[in-house]
Amino acid sequence: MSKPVPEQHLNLSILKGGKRQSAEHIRQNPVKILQIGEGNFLRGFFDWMINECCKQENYQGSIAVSQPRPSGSAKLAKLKEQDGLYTQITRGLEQGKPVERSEVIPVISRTIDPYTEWEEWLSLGVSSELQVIVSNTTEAGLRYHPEELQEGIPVLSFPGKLAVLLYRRFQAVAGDPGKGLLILPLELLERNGDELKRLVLQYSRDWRFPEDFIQWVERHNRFLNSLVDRIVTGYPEEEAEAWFAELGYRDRMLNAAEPYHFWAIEGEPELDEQLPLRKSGLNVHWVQDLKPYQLRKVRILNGAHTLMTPLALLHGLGHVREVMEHSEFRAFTTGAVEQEIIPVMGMDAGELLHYAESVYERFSNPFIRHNLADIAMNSLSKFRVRLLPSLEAYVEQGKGLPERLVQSLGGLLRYCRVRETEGRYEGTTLRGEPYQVRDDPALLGICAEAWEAGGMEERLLADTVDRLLCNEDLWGRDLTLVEGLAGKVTAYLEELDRH
Ligand SMILES: NC(=O)c1ccc[n+]([C@@H]2O[C@H](COP(=O)([O-])OP(=O)(O)OC[C@H]3O[C@@H](n4cnc5c(N)ncnc54)[C@H](O)[C@@H]3O)[C@@H](O)[C@H]2O)c1
Ligand SMILES: O=P(O)(O)OC[C@@H](O)[C@@H](O)[C@H](O)[C@H](O)CO
Repeated sequence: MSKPVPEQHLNLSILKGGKRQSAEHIRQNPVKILQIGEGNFLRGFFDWMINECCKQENYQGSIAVSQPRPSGSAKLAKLKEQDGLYTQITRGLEQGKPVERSEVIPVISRTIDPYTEWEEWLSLGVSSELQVIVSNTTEAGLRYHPEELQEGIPVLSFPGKLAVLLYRRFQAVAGDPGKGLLILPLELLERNGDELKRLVLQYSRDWRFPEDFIQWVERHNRFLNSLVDRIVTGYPEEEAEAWFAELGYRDRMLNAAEPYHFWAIEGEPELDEQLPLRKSGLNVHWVQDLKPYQLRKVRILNGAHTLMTPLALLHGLGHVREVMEHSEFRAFTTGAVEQEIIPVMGMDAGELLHYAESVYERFSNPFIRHNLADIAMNSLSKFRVRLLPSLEAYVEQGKGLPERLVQSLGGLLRYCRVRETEGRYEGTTLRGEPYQVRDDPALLGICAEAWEAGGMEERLLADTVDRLLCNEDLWGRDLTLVEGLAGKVTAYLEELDRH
């Protein structure tokens, strides 16, 4: 007989015995880390790691979490209701053997909304216990949006908020060189640390913060570049009730991830003292040059995701494992990786192939459901960063046009055959089922306009493809200049809709 689904929600009071004691013990640690981002990834990766350090008594600190934009307040409120607790499920294959673990993560001792508690948020930055700032605000969060600084009014952007917080700290410590912070942005962006620092300095100059503050930021705060890797699929919608029955409580912040985790950070092993991640047995590496790790992951793992997603969704598939279990889609994905992506990367092909095989295994993880609809978010900019460089390198190396990458570009254009209604952009699958496309509205507007101009008609398809491929806002260059590309994409699109 299946277990009844409980009514009670996770919070400190429902934990019993040793679990309660250990959670209280960790939550009482001083706040040494300020986390900007309440998303699934940070909770399934960084917070889980800090918990590993705390459990092994290697770390005596806790985390204050705040959301990077006003719309994140609902999730933050849920965390607060649960005393910062949530359950992390880890499921997948470890050395070929299935593992499934769940544990309550108690490292978040405080939640703080910068949009309603601006002064309290800033005062966290002044705390002498604070050592680290960590963030993941997606690529969209690490951008410059000029704004005015007004006394008592919260700053909207994350880098802008950080600039004000650092300025407060600088004033409070009177520029003490020893009181700088370790700043670790985890956004999937090349040289993320350098980029965040650049943005903080840009806001500081806009707001005319003094030069000695700028020097203090430059010299005495460390913005580290790093690359993260773990598939965190978030709240397991379809299995949540079964999990609640198993756990004996309901958890609005339930989070699922694979066992695999990898973090390469550009920095020196001495930083272990502030973040004892390696000492706690985590797969974390201090490296001198991040580039090879970045290239390997973004081109192969993220590239494969971006490659398969629009086409698989158009064909009615729902998640990554389904793609890997579909013989044609699997062959399409592995063929693209092995014949069109790896050969043009200019790195050890054997090592890359080994990595690719581990990625296929992770994609086939029988225990997790990685929704293609989630991966599809911002597909246009992802294609530009994750796949276009492979396509261009293939052409530049005189190999002709890479068949599968071209098809995936065609699939993306077809996926973005959208119409706008009340700010929502909708497309239809090959079977005519509607779906919503979540991407930069400016880019989707370009797509909608181009398809609209062609009247969505097949005879005007070549013009539509030209109009889309020549748009530099979409691709950063005019892709109609790549010989034969527009023709091949058009032919593929005709074939796609015919079948
Ligand atoms: N989930 C994964 O498997 C995984 C793995 C590695 C890296 N990542 C990276 O982490 C990012 C977040 O993934 P997630 O799974 O936590 O997603 P999520 O939707 O759970 O969280 C997204 C976070 O980013 C914030 N955010 C979104 N748009 C923003 C904007 N315009 N400005 C400021 N903040 C914004 C949200 O408030 C939230 O805190 C992804 O973009 C990806 O690059 C994710
Ligand atoms: O998270 P995104 O939306 O940038 O990209 C989707 C996936 O490719 C990504 O989440 C991977 O699963 C992750 O990067 C693995 O470490």
